[in-house]
Amino acid sequence: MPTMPNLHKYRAFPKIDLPDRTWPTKTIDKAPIWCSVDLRDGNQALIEPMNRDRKVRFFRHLLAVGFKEIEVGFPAASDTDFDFVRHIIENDIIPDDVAIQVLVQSREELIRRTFEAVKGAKNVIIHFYNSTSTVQRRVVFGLEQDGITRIAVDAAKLIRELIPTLEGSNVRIEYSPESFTGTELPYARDICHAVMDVFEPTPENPIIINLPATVEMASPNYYADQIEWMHRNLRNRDSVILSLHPHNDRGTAVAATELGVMAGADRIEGTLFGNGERTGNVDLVTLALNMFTQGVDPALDFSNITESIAVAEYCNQLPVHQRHPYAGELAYTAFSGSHQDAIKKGMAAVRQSNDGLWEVPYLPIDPMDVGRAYEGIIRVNSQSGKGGTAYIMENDFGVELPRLLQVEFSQVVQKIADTTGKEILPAMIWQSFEDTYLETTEPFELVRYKVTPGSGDGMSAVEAEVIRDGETVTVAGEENGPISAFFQGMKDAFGIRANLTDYREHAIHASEKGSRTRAVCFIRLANRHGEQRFGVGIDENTTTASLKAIVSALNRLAKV
Ligand SMILES: CC(=O)SCCNC(=O)CCNC(=O)[C@H](O)C(C)(C)COP(=O)(O)OP(=O)(O)OC[C@H]1O[C@@H](n2cnc3c(N)ncnc32)[C@H](O)[C@@H]1OP(=O)(O)O
Ligand SMILES: CC(C)C(=O)C(=O)O
Repeated sequence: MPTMPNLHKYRAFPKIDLPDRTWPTKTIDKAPIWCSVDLRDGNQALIEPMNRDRKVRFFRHLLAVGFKEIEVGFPAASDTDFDFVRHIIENDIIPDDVAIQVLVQSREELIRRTFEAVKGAKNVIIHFYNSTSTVQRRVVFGLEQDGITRIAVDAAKLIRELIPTLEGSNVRIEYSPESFTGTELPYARDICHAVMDVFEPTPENPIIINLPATVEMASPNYYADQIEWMHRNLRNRDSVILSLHPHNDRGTAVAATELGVMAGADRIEGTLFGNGERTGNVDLVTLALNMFTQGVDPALDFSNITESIAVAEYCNQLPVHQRHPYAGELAYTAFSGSHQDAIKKGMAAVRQSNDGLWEVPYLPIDPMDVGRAYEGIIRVNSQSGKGGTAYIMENDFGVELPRLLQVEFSQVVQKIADTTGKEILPAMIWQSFEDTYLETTEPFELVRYKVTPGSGDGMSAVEAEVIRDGETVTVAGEENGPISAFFQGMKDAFGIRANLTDYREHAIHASEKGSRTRAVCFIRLANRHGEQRFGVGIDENTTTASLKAIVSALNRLAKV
């Protein structure tokens, strides 16, 4: 049996002893405190880190979306980061109700430089960190727990000493035991306590304790257990804002974060669309819109998702995937027949319902709520069915195909899709509708007609000029309406034996592009063998549309 090589190199993540865990029964009913780390963790993972202009553009967008805490960089890392922080402070770009956050390692010279960078900021969060995991202690720092704790405490003391240099600023502190998910829980708690001892946080002046899944190492329930354990075991819990900073190495950062919030976290750090180290930080757009789908106000505004994508793609120079939750170009698109059918019916039901609830199969939210149009919800290829083609005919061209015509026409479209193997764009669908139904001239072509009152009461007489196989023939009939009069005339003139089995018409309303209101008429005829075909006519004049539909149906029947 085939299997992966080198299985022996890996082992299961150790179980967490928390039998009375409470998070599984919790729900998220309010937004957490959000902190965007796009300009720091996102930025440090880019092929080309953002220049100042890109950072400013991103910063302004984060403000527009509603972030009140934004990690703006690692000012001690580079002049670009330092200058950007100075730029937004000196040019008054930071609103008074927004805190900028800056990251720094627990190293003296870097901390001093960081304090230089944030001078003059109204609200600032100094975020310092050091690695605490067993592996990093061993292979990176070569230190026991005491030594690692000393790094954190020394940094904390220096920061505390430097806070008065930021006179006039509202300074808050964040500490991250980096690589928390690989750290023994009692030690993670102890190092946080050691840092808290330095700052003496209070409920009025709480410290942010940020518990990163620097690398996502296990399934989301493990992270939730770790967070709940810390939530319960950190002392002075009311003086701590418990923050999450999940990465997405296993592809489950969103789930881990949601469970982490249920486990007691107050705050989330992440990025738009999940840019960040390796497989990314947790995606704040998905988290926020997940809340939105549950009727919970996410306290972030992604009602113009296209703008958020444009900014993220421009600044990160990375694309947002077409299948990205809520945002991807294909996030609201169905190609497959049964999905299209259900969406079409669901959309009609929502239009008719008064309760205002969004209940459309396969569409978790109304695309309009994130500023997307209904265009493109349904796209047609060989996986599609009649519902998809009918939806496009109705939504793009205003033509509501009768059900049996949907079946008939979808076979035409299916054939093209199978032959080309490609998507059939709305313009191609319309072209094939025209070719199949509207522009049929063989064997019959209607040249002109005249309707006059018939000899009897309520009777109409029609005289029409029809070309059949290149020869012009005059057709005349008298019946109780012009349509049946013309049909009778055709039958008499050409010896046709056929019955009309369906007739319907509706208006195609004037489009914004300036076309006039027209009528579309659908006529279904059966020949003497019971074979049936639709014909379609479109014209500004209802009678003309109907006569064209008869000719169209006869032409199609002639080819059976
Ligand atoms: C999980 C995260 O995302 S954490 C954030 C990571 N982000 C970044 O690193 C981006 C910005 N960083 C940088 O530009 C650079 O790393 C700088 C400017 C901060 C530092 O650069 P350098 O001084 O050249 O060193 P480098 O980053 O290689 O640091 C490694 C040294 O710092 C130590 N170190 C690393 N992290 C920390 C920390 N948080 N606290 C204290 N010491 C640390 C290492 O043990 C190592 O020490 P050694 O030289 O004695 O072996
Ligand atoms: C500095 C910390 C919060 C970090 O970026 C991480 O652990 O991923």
